[in-house]
Amino acid sequence: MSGRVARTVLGLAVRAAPWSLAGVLLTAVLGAGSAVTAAWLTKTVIDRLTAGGAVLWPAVALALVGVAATVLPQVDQLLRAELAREVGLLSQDRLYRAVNGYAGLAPFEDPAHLDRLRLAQQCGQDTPVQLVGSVLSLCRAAVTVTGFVVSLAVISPWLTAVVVLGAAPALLAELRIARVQAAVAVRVTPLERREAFFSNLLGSIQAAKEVRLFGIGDHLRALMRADRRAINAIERRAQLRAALLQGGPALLSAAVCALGLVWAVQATARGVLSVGDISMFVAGVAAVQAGVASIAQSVAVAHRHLLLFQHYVTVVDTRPDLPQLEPVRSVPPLRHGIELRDVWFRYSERHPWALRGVDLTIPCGRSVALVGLNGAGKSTLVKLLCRFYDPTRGTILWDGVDLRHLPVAELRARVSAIFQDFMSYDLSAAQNIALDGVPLERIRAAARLAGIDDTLAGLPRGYDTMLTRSFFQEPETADDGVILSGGQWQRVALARAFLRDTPDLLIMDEPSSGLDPAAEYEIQQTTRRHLGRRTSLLISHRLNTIRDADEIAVLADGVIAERGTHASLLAAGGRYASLFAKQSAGYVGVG
Ligand SMILES: Nc1ncnc2c1ncn2[C@@H]1O[C@H](COP(=O)(O)OP(=O)(O)OP(=O)(O)O)[C@@H](O)[C@H]1O
Repeated sequence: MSGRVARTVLGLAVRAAPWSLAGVLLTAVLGAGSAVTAAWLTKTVIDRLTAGGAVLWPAVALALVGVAATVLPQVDQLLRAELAREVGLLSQDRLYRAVNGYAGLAPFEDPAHLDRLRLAQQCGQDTPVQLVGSVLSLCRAAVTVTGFVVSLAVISPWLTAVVVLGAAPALLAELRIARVQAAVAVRVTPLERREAFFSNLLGSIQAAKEVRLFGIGDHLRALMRADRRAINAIERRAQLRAALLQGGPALLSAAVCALGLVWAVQATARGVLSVGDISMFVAGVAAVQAGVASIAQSVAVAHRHLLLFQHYVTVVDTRPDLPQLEPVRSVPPLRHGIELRDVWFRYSERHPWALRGVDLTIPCGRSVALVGLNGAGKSTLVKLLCRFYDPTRGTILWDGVDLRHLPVAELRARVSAIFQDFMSYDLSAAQNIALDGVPLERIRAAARLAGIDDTLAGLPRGYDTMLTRSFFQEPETADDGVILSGGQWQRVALARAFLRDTPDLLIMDEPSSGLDPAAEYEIQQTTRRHLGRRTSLLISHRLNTIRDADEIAVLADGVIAERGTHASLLAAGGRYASLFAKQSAGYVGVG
């Protein structure tokens, strides 16, 4: 797996910014060579000075190496920043293409998956650049260390061996620390995700009313602080452990260095080494130790990032969450109808059954209404029809073909819906109805059907007005957006559903819950006209809005308990009749 992970990381860097990557590599090679060159030139200058030789060219060369050593880190920094930007862009794009590819909703309801996604977001941005950085540091350190090891070996082979071996425990310690840090990142992710949730609640308009009215801000802040404290505690423990692991090897290394220095000074005093040798020796021991420590750290950083990047690879490579059954059939226009045959469903094995054997037919060109108490499973059934989940048992048939044989995108292109929990986007009015370049005239026609065209056209910037006050229209103009009322938002959502003007199935889950009675009546008439002989599934708690449906089905205890027309169900005197009587009594009471 780690080979594949490493290939993916480097592939990302190569694809995203090949020139910056090449530049970073080149500066690394030049930088690595400069240290050892400088040390040799210094030794040459000192030796020639003490022996009375010519020093001009070595001194000029030393000066040039010094200039290069000053400029190279800055060039390197610029190139790495560019590499980071481009890699961040590409990795984010790939990650969200994968996320967008989930056909169903289950991954978004799995905390483990959401943790992995957060880790993937973080390491998608960081890992490639960090990994390239550590590989380069490693190469640079390897070149430097090799240069100095060879140079030191000329002076004293046994001392060189001791210096190199003395630094080896640091490598093992760093690898251990890398594993600890990777485990820490995994442990803190759920806490960070929850912390972000609290921070969003405290900082966003959506929750601001309730937070203030119910005075829960301090409580939320305390919960957020508790999460941060827990994160800090985990990180503190890991840091202490790392310090302990690093302490021993660092002491060993320092002791070797000190002993070596004592030996070198005595050897120079005895005339065994030259004065130039001792400068080379001091530079060499320090560089070898620093180099080996840097190699250890680079290996450790690379190791940690590879461990974490597995999460990115896992998310990007996730297999389809809703498998397509063979043979794949294309989705023809609906001709006969949609049939749910003994459909059982629960959200997971840990959840209770939401549907327990639903049999229901929605004939082509007819309108079917679904009613039932809260939690009866109506919205669940809608989600199954859109194939956001597959039935746990039983089948849903589109003109006799199991939905699992149909390409999900083709199926959804034939369905339009207004969901109970419809979205309101922090975007312009036009974008709230259609995002993908639909001509304004079509958008306005849909808005007209939903009875919201006049309102939207009358906004300060018409259909370009932002329906939010969280963002400016354009940052430079600082134009304020507008806030629509709940019912107006519902009409915008209806317009979105009406835009797909020839859906084979139109689903409306509580389309009028936020509307005033006059608007409800008007929308009802429009919808009826718009629906025409279109196949539709209508869900509403307001029974007067569905009484004209061709068939009404009552969902109770996970099954279709009653079905018929409004009149036949009233005559039967069952659940529907009882619900209707209660609602009518409410209205009579109000009157
Ligand atoms: N994503 C989910 N994960 C787990 N359980 C869920 C999920 N969505 C709904 N449920 C459960 O499934 C059952 C049916 O919910 P559903 O939303 O389908 O009811 P409903 O008939 O649409 O209710 P309402 O009239 O209140 O909108 C409920 O018990 C609910 O708690």
